Amino acid sequence: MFSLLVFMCFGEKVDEKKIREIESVQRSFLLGFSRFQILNLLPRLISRIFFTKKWKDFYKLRSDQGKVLIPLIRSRQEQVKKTCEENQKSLGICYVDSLLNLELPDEGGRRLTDNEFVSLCSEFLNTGTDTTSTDLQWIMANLVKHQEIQSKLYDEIRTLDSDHYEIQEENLKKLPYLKAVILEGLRRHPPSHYVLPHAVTQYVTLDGYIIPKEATVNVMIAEIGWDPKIWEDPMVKMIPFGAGRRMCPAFGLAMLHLEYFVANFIKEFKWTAKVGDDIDLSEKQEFTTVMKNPLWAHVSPREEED
Ligand code: HEM
Repeated sequence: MFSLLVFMCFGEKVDEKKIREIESVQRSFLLGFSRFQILNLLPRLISRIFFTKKWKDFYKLRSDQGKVLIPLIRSRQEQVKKTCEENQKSLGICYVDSLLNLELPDEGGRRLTDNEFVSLCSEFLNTGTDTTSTDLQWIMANLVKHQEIQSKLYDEIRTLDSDHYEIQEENLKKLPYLKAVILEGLRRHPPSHYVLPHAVTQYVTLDGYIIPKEATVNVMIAEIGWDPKIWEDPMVKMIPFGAGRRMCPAFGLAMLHLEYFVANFIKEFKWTAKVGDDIDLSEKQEFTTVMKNPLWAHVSPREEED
């Protein structure tokens, strides 16, 4: 999943060593997330006096990130410059291309700085990897645990009339049961149990509760999805990607990735539990809500059983 996101970000298929390097700086940044949050609490000048060591570590991490990400951004920039217009189609479009073309209208049309590039690419890689891979694991774990659902899904996949070795994007929309499986996975195990903290812009009264202006509100998406009392309209109550203006901008991409991987995993292999393993669905809080005991499955090619 991470390699795919790196490709989508920089438009380049980088080797395994480079992937590990990018992954390592990104992971350090992600793991430091809660440690550095405190740096936002006080005005910068005061915070620097109280948290000198934390600031030093933070800048070291940012500099390590820059050393790894900036050369990839520059390399893409050079590649686009060198490629004449008619050949640019073959290059495809990556996330960095859209950032390179960006002009900020409120700031005199200026371009992004290196620092901003690093932040945005870092956000793309981190928000896009753990979320989707966490849910992929939860969905596969449920398919291992509930063999009858896996069989029904495989039966649906077999109705596809296609010569392609793998299930292609255009065929995914012909699989409504697959979509239902993915949505149910997201309802039961949203990678984040809350949306990002939001602030109330004006005083409101909601369900008898007064919410003052600028109060921070955390919407509990997991609890909402699990509550049968508010499930008159499931499609409205299920919001694993948040809702409204700040909802996940990659909702369509994440659904595509989940549908694509689950469909192809199930088409090619039968997934069963290891002997004696009941598949534990307990949760553990990391950057996302992950499986406390990660999935270990026995995977066998479908041809063997057909
Ligand atoms: C199963 C996969 C995913 C889930 C469940 C998910 C869920 C969410 C949620 C709940 C939010 C907060 C929305 C809010 O505060 O109202 C969010 C924000 C965001 N997501 Fe995702 N996400 C997923 C995949 C991705 C991917 C693949 C990317 C990028 C490639 C991505 C990029 C972002 C970004 C940049 C934001 C912040 C948006 C903003 O602040 O306006 N997400 N996501």
